[in-house]
Amino acid sequence: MRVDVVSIFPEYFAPLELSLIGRARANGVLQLGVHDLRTWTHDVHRTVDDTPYGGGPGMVMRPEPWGEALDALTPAEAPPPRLLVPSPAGAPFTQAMAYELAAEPHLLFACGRYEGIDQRVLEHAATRMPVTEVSLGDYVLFGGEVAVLVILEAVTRLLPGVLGNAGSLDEESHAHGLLEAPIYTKPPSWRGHDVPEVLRSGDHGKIARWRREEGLLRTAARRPDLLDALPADQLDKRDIAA
Ligand SMILES: COC(=O)COc1cccc(COC(=O)c2cn[nH]c2)c1
Repeated sequence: MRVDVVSIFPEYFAPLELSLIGRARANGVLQLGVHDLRTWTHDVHRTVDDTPYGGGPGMVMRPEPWGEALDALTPAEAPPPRLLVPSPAGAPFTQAMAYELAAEPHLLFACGRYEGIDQRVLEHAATRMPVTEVSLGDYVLFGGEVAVLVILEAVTRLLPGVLGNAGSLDEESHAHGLLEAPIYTKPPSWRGHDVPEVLRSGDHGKIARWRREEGLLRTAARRPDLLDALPADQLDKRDIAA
């Protein structure tokens, strides 16, 4: 997968050299390009923002540098990238979207700053490529950079060969639309707290049932909204003890 990121703070992406994402790049699973938006400014002050039409606080990111940046990063001969713009006004980012993005050959991230990017940039881009404004949650950040780090981590870990034990993908929270059960390791007793007997029983059927039950109970207690989103056949409400 190729990923390009455009930002006025490209140094935000230095951490991507580290940890698993670093390994994904090393083994070629991920090709990452980070670009400074000011590359596509031509004035001596390398201006990327201006005052908002209609008045109001703050500044807006000018369309011209973004237009040239997206042109430069959308190769004419290859299939167009998918443009992702982190935004408080975006569609919720979910594990389902992470899987969707992990299947894309080329992602192009635009990091907004100030009050945001001139809307015409997205309108024009949408004539050439799929454009998705994506929200990480109902709060406001200074810019899209941190959101891109989160999205890239959620997506990269789904790519083949990035996670050591691929099995760990299908039991984690949100893998089946539920929260995962509590997990334990040695010692069997710690500060008076014991590991649930069933997990040490060796009865794998019983353990799987216990984990599903615990996952359902946790989901009902902490995220009832996820229960409502489950396909009916996946959940018999009677599964959850009253
Ligand atoms: C068209 O889209 C834009 O112009 C985006 O512009 C901005 C402006 C300020 C901050 C951000 C970063 O995203 C968030 O704050 C965010 C994402 N998820 N939850 C909060 C983006």
